[in-house]
Parts: sequence; structure tokens; C-alpha cells
Amino acid sequence: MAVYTDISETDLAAFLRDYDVGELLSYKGIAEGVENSNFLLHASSGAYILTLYEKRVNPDDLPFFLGLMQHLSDRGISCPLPVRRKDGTTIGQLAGRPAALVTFLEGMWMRRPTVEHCREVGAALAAMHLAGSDFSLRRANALSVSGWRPLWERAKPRADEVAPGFAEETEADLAFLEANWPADLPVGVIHADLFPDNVFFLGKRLSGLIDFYFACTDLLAYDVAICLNAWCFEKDNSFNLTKGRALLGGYTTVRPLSDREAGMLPVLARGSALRFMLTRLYDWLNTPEGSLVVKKDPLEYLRRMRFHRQVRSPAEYGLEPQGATA
Ligand SMILES: Nc1ncnc2c1ncn2[C@@H]1O[C@H](COP(=O)(O)OP(=O)(O)OP(=O)(O)O)[C@@H](O)[C@H]1O
Ligand SMILES: N[C@@H](CCO)C(=O)O
Repeated sequence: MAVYTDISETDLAAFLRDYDVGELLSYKGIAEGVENSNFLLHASSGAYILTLYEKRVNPDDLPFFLGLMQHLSDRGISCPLPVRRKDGTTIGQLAGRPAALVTFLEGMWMRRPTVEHCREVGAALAAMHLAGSDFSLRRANALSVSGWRPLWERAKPRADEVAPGFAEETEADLAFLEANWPADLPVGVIHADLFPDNVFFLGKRLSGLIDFYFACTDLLAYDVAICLNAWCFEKDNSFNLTKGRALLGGYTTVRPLSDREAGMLPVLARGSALRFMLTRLYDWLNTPEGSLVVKKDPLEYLRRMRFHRQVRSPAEYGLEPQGATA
């Protein structure tokens, strides 16, 4: 589920009076997603998504997230566009929560992405990186290397409940990543959670990117590594080289990776697998039984970490020679 906060029609109608969207025709909660409460809303001017930001979103970050969607949209990236209120602002209050209205994006996410979908997402990620290059706001990534150990310390005492040896194995990866994480790669706006459920398609064509609520300023190649993890592994946890080649091919056609970025892909991919393993592990151990939220499996990402540990060159992810520069 993702309706943590219920709203009454009266409160919603009052909230909408601050917008020029016309008359409210219908609204309903959206079950998907885990972070915020989302509603699909039809007004006489069109369809919108209403999001009520729940406790994991810091209200101080909202200008970054909403400003970024506006910025990217202005530069031709298909993503939700925040709707301005009559006073020109984009953030309101509803049912005691910060709330925003964004435009509805047509399409659906791919449960079983194909090689073509991987190519499209690679190209769209690169286009987003280029379009974000002149975005003026910055937001540090709380879930990059310096944020992993505090999260790990909270989960570690119970990690072996999930799988024997989990704690020892992760400890070694974390120590390796802390010692080898690059600091000298190109930085910019990254999506940081571009999983299949955050990318919409109409047929084979990508129709838009959603869910910018982990977006931040970090290494661009780290975003590529996140996508390799999220798009190019099969259900049996094997890496699909053809998908890797397509995703990286799609990306580098739009934004070539430097030799240094390419060379660091195994470390970045290992770090990205650790990052999602850690948040999943934390949620696995702390989400109450009987909660309606679907818990994601941390072991999927432990297995990806094992794969990345033995990768020696970016060619093993499918990166073709690009004639890149350092
Ligand atoms: N602009 C949009 N247009 C169409 N549908 C949308 C839009 N924004 C969100 N949705 C729908 O709402 C669902 C949840 O949105 P979103 O992924 O942003 O939620 P979330 O709670 O932040 O979830 P999570 O972080 O777990 O992915 C999406 O799967 C999609 O079905
Ligand atoms: N995409 C994340 C969850 C939401 O951010 C995961 O699969 O662990």
C-alpha cells in the first residue's frame, strides 16, 4: 500500500481551491509505492497525482525535488511537472502533511524489462544527467558511502537472522568500499532510484521517469551503476550481459563515460548493491509483521554484491570501447 494518510473530500476540495485545476471529479488512493501517500485525482482540467509526504521525506528537501522536476521538464525530460498554486508556490499542506500536485504521466512500468527497455532507460538516464547539469540547487546523498556504516550498525546485530554469515560478509564489503570509493568522478544531479517501477513505457518507447524523492547531487556514474543493478539482473540473480550492453550503449550514446568512470564501474556497482541491500535489510528487520507494505528482499542485493566483487573490468558489464577520454 501507499496510503498512510487518508484525506476527506472536504479537505481535498479546500486544498484544491489554492490551484487553478478546475472542479474535482474523482480521487482514489494508489496502492503502489512504499514511501509516500499517493492519490490519482481527476479534475475538470485533467488528471493529476497528489502526493502527501510521509515521515521519511524531509520537508526541507521538497524545494530540491519539485524544483528538479520543473527544471528537467523545462529541458524536455518527460517527468511529472509540479502544478503551481495560485500564489506561484508548489508545496501545500493537507491532512497535516506537506503535499504537492504533479501532472499525471501516461504509461506503465515494465515487470519484465527487455533489452530494448534497457537501452531506452540508459539513454534517458544520460539525457537526465545532461539536463540536470545547470540545476542550481544541491542536495547531499545521505545514502552514499558515508551514510552506509550508520545504517549498517543498526542492522548488523540481527543481520545473521536473515542469512548465516551475512554480517561478516557485509562487513568486508563495507570496509573495501570505504577504502576504495572514488572522489574524483564527474558529479551532478542523479535520480538515485531509477528502478523499473520508476520508469514508464508506452509500448517499447519510454514515456517518462517518476519518483525523484531520492534524487541528489552525487557521482553520475553511480546512477549508471544503480541502473545496472536494477535492470540487468534476471530473477535467478544472474547478470544479463546483453541487457548490460544495451543499457550502457544507450547511456554512452548520449553521454560517454570517461575512462576513469568506466574503470570504477565495478566498485560503484558493488557500492550500489550494498546501498539497496542495507535499506532493504533495515526495512526487513524493522517493518512490523502484518504491515501492508511489501518488504523487498535484501538477499537479492547480497547476491549482486557477490557478483560485483569478482568483476575485473567494465567490459564484463557490456561496456563497449567508446574512444573515451579521462
Ligand atoms: N506522475 C505520475 N503519473 C502517473 N502515475 C504516477 C505518477 N506518480 C506516481 N504515480 C503512480 O503512483 C505509484 C507510486 O508512486 P511513487 O513511486 O512516486 O511512490 P513512492 O511512495 O515514492 O514509492 P517508492 O519510493 O516505493 O517507489 C507509481 O507506481 C505510479 O503508479
Ligand atoms: N527501489 C528500492 C526501493 C524504493 O526506493 C528497492 O528496490 O530497494
